[in-house]
Amino acid sequence: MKTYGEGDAAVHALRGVDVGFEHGAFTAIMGPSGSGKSTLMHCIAGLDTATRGSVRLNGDEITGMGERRLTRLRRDRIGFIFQAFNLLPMLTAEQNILLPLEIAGRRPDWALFDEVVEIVGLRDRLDHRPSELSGGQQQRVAVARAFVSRPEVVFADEPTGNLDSASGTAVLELLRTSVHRLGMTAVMVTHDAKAASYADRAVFLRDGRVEDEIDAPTADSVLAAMMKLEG
Ligand SMILES: Nc1ncnc2c1ncn2[C@@H]1O[C@H](COP(=O)(O)OP(=O)(O)OP(=O)(O)O)[C@@H](O)[C@H]1O
Repeated sequence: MKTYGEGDAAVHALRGVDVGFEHGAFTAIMGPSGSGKSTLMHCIAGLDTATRGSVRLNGDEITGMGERRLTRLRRDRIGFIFQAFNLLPMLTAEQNILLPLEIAGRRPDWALFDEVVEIVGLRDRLDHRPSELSGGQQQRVAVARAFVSRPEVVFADEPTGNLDSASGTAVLELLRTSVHRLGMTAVMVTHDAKAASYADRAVFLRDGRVEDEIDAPTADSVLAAMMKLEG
C-alpha cells in the first residue's frame, strides 16, 4: 500500500497490491496513466518506501530499510534502465557500462561483459561517447550497464519512451534476449501494448490495484486487456 499525502489530500496510489516477479522472467507492468505503475516500480526497486505492507527481494524484506541500506541494495543488487538513458557524457560507452561496478568496487566479470556487449551489438562502439551515439545505441549502452553486474533484477521504466519505433523494437528484443540468455530477471513499466508483447507476462494495474495479468502477451491480447480495463 502506498499513500501520498494525508487526510483529505491523501492519494492512494497503491491499494493492496500482491504481486510477485518470477526469477528468469521478463514482466511488463501496464495500466492507464495514474494507475500506479511508477509508484509500484519505485516501491519494489527501493527508490521509494511503501506506506504499509512488505516488499521482498529474494526473501529479504526491504520495507523499513534506511536510506543507506537502500542505496547499497540498489547499487549491489538492482539494475536500472530509464527512459532518458542517463549516461555520463564524458565517459565512453565501455566506461559507462562498467561505471556501476566501479562505484561498487567490484571487478567486472569479463566473460559476462563480452556476452552482454555482443547481445547489445556495441562491440565497435565501445570507445564512443554518448554524443557520438544514436538514441537507440545509447539505450543499448544503458541495457548493457544494467545487466553487466548480474543484478538480481533489472527495472526498466518506459525504456523505449524516447526512441523511434525501430530503435525501440531493437531495445525490447535485446532486453528479452538478455533476460533469457543470461538467465536474469527484468520488470518493465510501459504503457505501450507492443512493448509489453516482448515480455513473458504482463500485469495490469488500475486505480492502484492489480486487475488482470496475461502470460505470453501479444500486442492484441494486451490491447484487449487495456480496453477492458479502461471500458
Ligand atoms: N509524489 C507524489 N505525490 C502525490 N501524489 C503522487 C505522487 N506520485 C504519484 N502520485 C499519484 O499517485 C497515483 C499513481 O501515480 P503513478 O505515477 O504511479 O501512475 P503511473 O501509472 O505510473 O502513471 P503514468 O503512466 O502517467 O506515468 C496518481 O494519482 C498520481 O497523481
